[in-house]
Amino acid sequence: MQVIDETNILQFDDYKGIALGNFDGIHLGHQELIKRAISLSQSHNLKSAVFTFKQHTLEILSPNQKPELIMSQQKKLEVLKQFSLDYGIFFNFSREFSQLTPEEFVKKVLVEKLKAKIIVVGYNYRFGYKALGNMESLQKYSKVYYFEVHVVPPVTLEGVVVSSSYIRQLIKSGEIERANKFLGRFFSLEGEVVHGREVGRKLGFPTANLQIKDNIVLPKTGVYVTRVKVMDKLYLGVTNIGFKPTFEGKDVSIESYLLDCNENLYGKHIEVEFVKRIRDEIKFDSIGDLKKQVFKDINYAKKFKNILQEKLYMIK
Ligand SMILES: Cc1cc2nc3c(=O)[nH]c(=O)nc-3n(C[C@H](O)[C@H](O)[C@H](O)COP(=O)(O)O)c2cc1C
Ligand SMILES: Nc1ncnc2c1ncn2[C@@H]1O[C@H](COP(=O)(O)OP(=O)(O)OP(=O)(O)O)[C@@H](O)[C@H]1O
Repeated sequence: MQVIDETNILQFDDYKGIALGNFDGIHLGHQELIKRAISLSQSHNLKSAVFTFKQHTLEILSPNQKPELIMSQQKKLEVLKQFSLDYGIFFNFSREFSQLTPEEFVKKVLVEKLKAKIIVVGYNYRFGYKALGNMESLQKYSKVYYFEVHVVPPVTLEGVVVSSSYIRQLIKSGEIERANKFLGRFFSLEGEVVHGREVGRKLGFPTANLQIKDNIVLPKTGVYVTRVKVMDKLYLGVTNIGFKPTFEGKDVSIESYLLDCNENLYGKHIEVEFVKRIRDEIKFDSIGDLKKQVFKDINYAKKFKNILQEKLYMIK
């Protein structure tokens, strides 16, 4: 997949079949749209593409209610690369861009800049100034500017329409297994390992403290079974997200104990994939009790050894 933006778009002037959207999470609904764009493009001899923005549209339109995201831009790119797309198109969504009327967006961006011959969107896609464009207007412009529109009906799972907002709620409420099911992948947080108080080491379970740069939604506080990626290695982990009430902590920390790991992780980039929520955080009366419980958590996590082999990609 080649990455296109405003700076190099002129180099890619072939006709394209393009899926449109924010694609936060690249969940099962998004995956359906992407696969559809690929198969339609192949059968029409077009290049296949996904068009999205570098920022979530709400970050610019209403910064006060900008959503915490399911994935960083970097992760989105990594997941998109798993598909056999020809292009990933990432434009800047500015205030100026948001002023484009639906027809201007179709004409200037989709048709003239991107050379769209097929557009694939979901059942609820809206676009252009104040989101005034919808399926009907897109169909109308397709006749004026000579392209085809394909609308993907709602993808549902267990009777619920898959959506980024629903998945964010699941993550926030700790329903991580359900979130993963709707994503078709493990939800993950990534960042650099930074120094903590180094108390864990003395207790017998050194922990990697994760520092996150992006505005990603955090799972409900508590203890989780995780799978931790360090470069190309995978470890089973137990991760605590929370305030460490036993120590009256004031800030949220995300710390993982990695089973069977002797690496020095400080300064390394790790990805923590959330597999299952084990329990709430507890304020223990003694450090001994905390230690006992953490070793129980570690033993519990051992049951999940098989996830080290699992890919959990429903893509392709
Ligand atoms: C699997 C796991 C479970 C934890 N559960 C709790 C808990 O229930 N209550 C609590 O106060 N702290 C909990 N912690 C946080 C520990 O108190 C913390 O890791 C330890 O104090 C080391 O902190 P440090 O990294 O700041 O040195 C947990 C940590 C891990 C890794
Ligand atoms: N469940 C779904 N079935 C079919 N198409 C979908 C589904 N979810 C999203 N889409 C489509 O995918 C594209 C990207 O949509 P968008 O990123 O806004 O996703 P969303 O999950 O609906 O987000 P949100 O929950 O924040 O509204 C749009 O064309 C949208 O219509």
